[in-house]
Amino acid sequence: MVQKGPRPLVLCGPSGSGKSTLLKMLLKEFPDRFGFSVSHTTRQPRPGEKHGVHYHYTSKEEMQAAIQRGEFLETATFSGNMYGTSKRAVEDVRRTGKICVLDIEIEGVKQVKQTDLEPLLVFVMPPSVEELERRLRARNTENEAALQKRLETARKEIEFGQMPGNFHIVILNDNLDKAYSELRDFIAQNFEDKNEGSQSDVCPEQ
Ligand SMILES: Nc1ncnc2c1ncn2[C@@H]1O[C@H](COP(=O)(O)OP(=O)(O)OP(=O)(O)O)[C@@H](O)[C@H]1O
Repeated sequence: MVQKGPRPLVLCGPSGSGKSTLLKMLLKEFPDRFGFSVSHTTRQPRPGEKHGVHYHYTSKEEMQAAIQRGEFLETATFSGNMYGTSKRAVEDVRRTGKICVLDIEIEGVKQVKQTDLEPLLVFVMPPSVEELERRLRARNTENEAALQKRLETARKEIEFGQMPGNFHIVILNDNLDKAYSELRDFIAQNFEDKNEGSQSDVCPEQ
């Protein structure tokens, strides 16, 4: 069981919506306040990604065994790869006194809502699927098949993200500065003095 601390902040949104970009901006501006929960994944590292920093890279077999041992808070399979947040990853951040930030998929969001972490849930919304496609193509990190799979998943995720009650806030990322400013405002409203309190009922369980 992960011990209680500040409520974690969850960023969720379709691949290419801008979660990592917003997260990077947040960690850069407030390095002492927020800490990133390093997920596990079975996907290959992208150029520039570091083991233990961006992800803990692992094999399917090892990850399945760790899940069996109850070491994960949430896991999801996305585009053929497994992803997950270990209890240890959240605990490592909590121990530093920082607010733990999780970058997870919808299936993972559903699972962390069932824990006693009481996360604050942010959905990052792309302006459109067409724009998402443009950004993913420009990022150039996926092959065509993987890209198509991401876009197909994105349509379902956008639907879920917009459904009332699923997230505490939906941030439209049509302009990065505007989206970041909305994220900052949301954090200011929810983490100033309120973070130790009880969970609001704006985001009921599934
Ligand atoms: N508002 C924006 N306008 C234009 N481009 C953007 C905007 N926000 C992010 N991008 C660009 O879109 C691409 C995807 O963003 P990012 O990598 O942050 O997405 P992500 O949601 O973290 O995706 P994944 O889940 O696949 O890691 C990046 O190249 C980023 O620079």
